[in-house]
Amino acid sequence: MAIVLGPNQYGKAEVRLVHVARNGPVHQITDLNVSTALRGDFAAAHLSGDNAHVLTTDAQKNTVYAFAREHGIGQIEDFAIRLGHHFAGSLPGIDGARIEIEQYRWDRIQVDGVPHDHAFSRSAGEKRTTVVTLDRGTAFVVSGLAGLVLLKSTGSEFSGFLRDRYTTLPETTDRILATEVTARWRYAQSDLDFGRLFDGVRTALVSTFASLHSLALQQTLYRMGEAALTAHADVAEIRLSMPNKHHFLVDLEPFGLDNPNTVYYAADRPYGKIEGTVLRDDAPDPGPSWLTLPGFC
Ligand SMILES: O=c1[nH]c(=O)c2[nH]c(=O)[nH]c2[nH]1
Repeated sequence: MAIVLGPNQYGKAEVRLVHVARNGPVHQITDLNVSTALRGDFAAAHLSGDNAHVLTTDAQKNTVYAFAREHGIGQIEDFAIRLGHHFAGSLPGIDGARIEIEQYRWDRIQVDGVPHDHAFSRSAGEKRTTVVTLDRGTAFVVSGLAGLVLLKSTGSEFSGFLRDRYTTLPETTDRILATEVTARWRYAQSDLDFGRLFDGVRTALVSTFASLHSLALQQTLYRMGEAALTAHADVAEIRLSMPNKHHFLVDLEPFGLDNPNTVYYAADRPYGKIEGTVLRDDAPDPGPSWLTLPGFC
């Protein structure tokens, strides 16, 4: 029996980077959380403390800031691909990299209906994400979003489900449907108009949630994924995690009141957790795209 070193990677996690593009008086702000991870031959560092092939995590952090200054940022996928190629291509002993970026949304403040040049308000919660994996010169791009909270006050029912001795849930033909979408989708290639595609996938998800008459959150999830893939040939696969944010009708009978789908209790837990993948049957090989990405089936 021998004990050996298994898969490993290392990098700087959660480098907070804010970039202000000052092209004249109207500024653009990009607010990111960047994590880097390098893969390669780091056996000596782990086995004997020989750091000759270790690019410090401090240097990785510095590179993120320097690249923002030297090249700007643009779309987060393009920034991640640039960083990944740099780490995985230019240094000995490093043959792979994974760059993970979260982008926080800022909206330009309107003053008396006029967009302000340099003042912004942060839109709560929602993040745009990307994970770019560089593997022997090829970039695998998985983009997504998190914290997208959606609700419809009708147009959702849930009935006809399996019943056993513990089933008490009443069937309903009219309920609130609410969820907080986490989505990750894999692009079929890495040379794309990522900003346009992000907007397009987000629109497909949101508009399908709104317009589909839902028979179950599972059906809504599938149809949202299907709409994203139908609209965008460059999206090979999408994985969705959608908690069912239950809204229960409050029993007002003790007070002599009816409740015609008007007064609800918004429960925060427990919640149903509906997760699924929608993909093309001829999707290209994902390679290491999903490696180390937790939280999806
Ligand atoms: O859309 C739903 N899917 C379920 O699987 C489920 N289970 C449950 O209790 N309510 C719901 N709603």
